[in-house]
Amino acid sequence: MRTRVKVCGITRVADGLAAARAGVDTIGLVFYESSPRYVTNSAAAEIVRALPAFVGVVGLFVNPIEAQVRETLTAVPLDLLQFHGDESPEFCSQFGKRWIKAIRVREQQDVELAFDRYRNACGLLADAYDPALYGGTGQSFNWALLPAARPVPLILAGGLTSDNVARAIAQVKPWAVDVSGGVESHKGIKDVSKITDFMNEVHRVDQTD
Ligand SMILES: O=C(O)c1ccccc1NCC(=O)[C@H](O)[C@H](O)COP(=O)(O)O
Repeated sequence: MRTRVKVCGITRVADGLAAARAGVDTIGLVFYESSPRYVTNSAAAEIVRALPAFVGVVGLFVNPIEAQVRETLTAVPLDLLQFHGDESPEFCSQFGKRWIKAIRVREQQDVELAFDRYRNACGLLADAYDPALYGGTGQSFNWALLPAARPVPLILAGGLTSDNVARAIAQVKPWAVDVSGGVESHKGIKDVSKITDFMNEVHRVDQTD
């Protein structure tokens, strides 16, 4: 099976285009002001305008108020919403958009409970737990905590790089992988050669399946 790839935390038109040319399936835009990868609605709209057809756009929020999500949806043509905080399933479902829910994994039960609680999501993104940060930590976690039974497609995130993504896919067999810091030269600035190396590794391991 082909593993889908999301590159999150795009902040510049050039990086969005580079990700598209490298064959990334979808980019992520971070609408969380505390993030070094935060983009305003107008910067995000410019990035999306420059993207070619068939590259998806995910808008990432952390504990937003409803009005923030609605304003962004009016300004930026997003394909999918990603909730990366403590949002309830009811909150995530109210926008008439497909959505994914991120969880920070400490133990296997975290994932099992989330699969049940967020069963209406179109993907569950498993990320590393950090007590101080909601995401984009560059840290990985113990992939053995991820159960084999997955009622919702699993997106693996957290500290992925071209050095470990093949091993991660071979072990976890996720629907998709999500990377941010592992394809950056500086926070918020993507590195084209790191994106290419990452994609090559994903393709390489997918061919061995
Ligand atoms: O990217 C951020 O700064 C961020 C801040 C707060 C919540 C989520 C954030 N990013 C979420 C992502 O989708 C990242 O791709 C994911 O956490 C993996 O990041 P990394 O470990 O750097 O690959």
